[in-house]
Amino acid sequence: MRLICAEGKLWREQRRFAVSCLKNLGMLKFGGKRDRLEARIIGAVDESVSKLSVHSGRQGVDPFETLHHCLGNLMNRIVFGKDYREDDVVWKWLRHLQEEGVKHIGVAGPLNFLPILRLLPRFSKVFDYLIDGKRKTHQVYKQIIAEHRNQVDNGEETMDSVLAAFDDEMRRRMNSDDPGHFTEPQFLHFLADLFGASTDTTLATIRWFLLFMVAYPEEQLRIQQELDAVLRGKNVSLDDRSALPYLEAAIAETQRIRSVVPVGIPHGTTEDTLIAGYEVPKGSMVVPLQWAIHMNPKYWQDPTKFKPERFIAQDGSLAKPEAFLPFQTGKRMCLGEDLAKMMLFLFTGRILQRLNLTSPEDQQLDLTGECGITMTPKPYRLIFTSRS
Ligand code: HEM
Repeated sequence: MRLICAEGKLWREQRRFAVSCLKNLGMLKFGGKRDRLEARIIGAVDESVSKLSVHSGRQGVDPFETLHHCLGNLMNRIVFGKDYREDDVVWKWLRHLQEEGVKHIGVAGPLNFLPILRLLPRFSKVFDYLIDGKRKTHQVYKQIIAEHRNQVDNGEETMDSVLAAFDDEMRRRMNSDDPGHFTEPQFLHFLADLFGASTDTTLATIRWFLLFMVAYPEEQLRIQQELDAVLRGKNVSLDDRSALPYLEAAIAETQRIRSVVPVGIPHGTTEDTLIAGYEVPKGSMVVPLQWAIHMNPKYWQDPTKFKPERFIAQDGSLAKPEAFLPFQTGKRMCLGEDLAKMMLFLFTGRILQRLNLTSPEDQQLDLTGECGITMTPKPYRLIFTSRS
């Protein structure tokens, strides 16, 4: 079951379906659907900005909770067709579970190589926690699906979402001679994979971006100057992407210097092959080390320095170096790349357009991360001051 861990026919069918769902929901370059998705994202960004701008005190605030709620709720709308109040008990619990789950999956990583480790208490405890979390999350999803079906049966209006599309496809397939893998258990895994893969990665990238903006205030200023000169007071929108190459370059540089999926997702070889002179037999597990590529001095001069300039081509446009692979490459590469880029651009652009970011005086900035399945910044506080 699932999508991220699936193979063969199941994976091909479910991946194709996921991509078509996201396109239908607006993951496109232009058009009315794209505009509707943009409006959804802007709703979440504006909520974040207004919540963050309240925090201009000398102590500052960790933007994590606000961003987790706003971005998570945006993905709730896209994936489940539902949103929650920030203090909703179920939503608070789901957020907590995700935060802990992401750390624990990192601890459980060595089990991929040595399954016997699951017998050790440290690993068996984590394993049980993950299984229990999955079971409880699926209970919540079942309830959301039931609510959706009730609304449909009562002729009530529902939000466009991945959940609604999967449910429709399931009904359609049930009456055809090709049911495929559109089953109730796959439904739950599919929703979990899309929500999980999208929220944690995008949230971690935005948190790294804000932290680097404070660590490199001259870069923050340069982006704001670009925003002011190009937009002249108009709010950032997706149509401005090509006119704001420095903002795009700073996002790319954040994704390079802090790969949020530093160890990549393990893959398997489908035939015997030779990599850099090493014979790798068919059926081996291959782990693509993104961190090693993004920090390799062969491809990047001064790799430990935050330099958005390296993504600016000679003609001033955004450069696309070959060794830049935050979404990986090939058949299994991230299927949500375009949606992620829309969210990253609108969140970072609108936050910097409206707010100045500084660090409280008593805080020593720490740019090292914590590694679970994703690499996230350690907790930090920022002071957000309105620019108007
Ligand atoms: C900054 C944000 C994101 C980053 C850095 C990121 C990165 C990645 C990476 C490195 C992979 C593994 C690719 C491979 O194994 O070759 C992946 C897979 C995946 N991503 Fe993303 N991702 C992001 C956002 C999203 C979003 C917004 C969605 C969906 C809405 C998404 C859905 C997926 C799915 C479903 C897969 C599995 C694809 C497959 O196995 O065929 N991701 N992502």
